[in-house]
Amino acid sequence: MTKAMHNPNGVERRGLMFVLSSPSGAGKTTLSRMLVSETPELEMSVSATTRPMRPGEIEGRDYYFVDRSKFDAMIAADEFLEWANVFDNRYGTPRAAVETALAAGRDVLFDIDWQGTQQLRSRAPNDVVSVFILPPSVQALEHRLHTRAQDSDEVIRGRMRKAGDEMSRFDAYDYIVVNDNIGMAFESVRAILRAEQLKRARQVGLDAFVQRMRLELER
Ligand SMILES: Nc1nc2c(ncn2[C@@H]2O[C@H](COP(=O)(O)OP(=O)(O)O)[C@@H](O)[C@H]2O)c(=O)[nH]1
Ligand SMILES: Nc1ncnc2c1ncn2[C@@H]1O[C@H](COP(=O)(O)OP(=O)(O)O)[C@@H](O)[C@H]1O
Repeated sequence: MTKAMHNPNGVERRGLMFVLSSPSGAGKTTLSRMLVSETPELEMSVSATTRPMRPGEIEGRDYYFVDRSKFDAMIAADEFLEWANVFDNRYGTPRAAVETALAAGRDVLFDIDWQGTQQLRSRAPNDVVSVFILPPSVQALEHRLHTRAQDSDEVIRGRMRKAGDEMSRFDAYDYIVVNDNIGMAFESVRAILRAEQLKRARQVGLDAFVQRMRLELER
């Protein structure tokens, strides 16, 4: 699915699909923004959703906000790479932007739930790297949902009720990061991305790279 890109070290490699999931409020949006701003070759996949826009959210940056009939038309037109029902709303990853980014040799970051992660993994098992973010405690999770101050008390209660079920999905992920101190959590996520970029199987240009040096040595 992915084409090769050049690493700064000159070796071509395949782009990867980097997935961050967590129960609502554990910090995946914060970590995603930090990662994208510090990683030039990483592009965020912007999902479509039927949920209402929160204060401070921007159309096309945070989500494409669509109504249910538009969303269902996109499903019918096979415009989603994956989609799922989450908290009584629909969320989906538009296919075109992801395919364009990967074809241009960039890595793509996904903030999607466990159902979407499963769908991506079954489509591209070798290209998906998944990270699950856990909160340090239930108390911290609730506090974060309140301090974000973007959802009603009723919505927050609903998300807390579902947090246990969401958390139990950790065992389908490659890596688990507990987001207690944000700086440390960010360093962990960044280290995972870097290590995965350097996996031998992704560095498809290694043979050519080493061959060039061998020829030079033989001259
Ligand atoms: N499967 C899938 N899940 C998504 C997508 N976009 C967002 N989600 C998930 O939907 C859930 C709710 O997201 P959101 O309403 O932004 O709430 P938040 O998690 O509190 O920021 C989160 O678990 C997201 O990871 C998508 O395109 N596909
Ligand atoms: N390590 C952390 N310590 C304290 N607050 C945090 C931490 N990580 C995130 N937050 C805050 O918690 C709230 C929820 O984080 P957010 O990234 O929106 O979570 P999610 O996208 O997983 O729902 C936000 O107000 C964010 O600033």
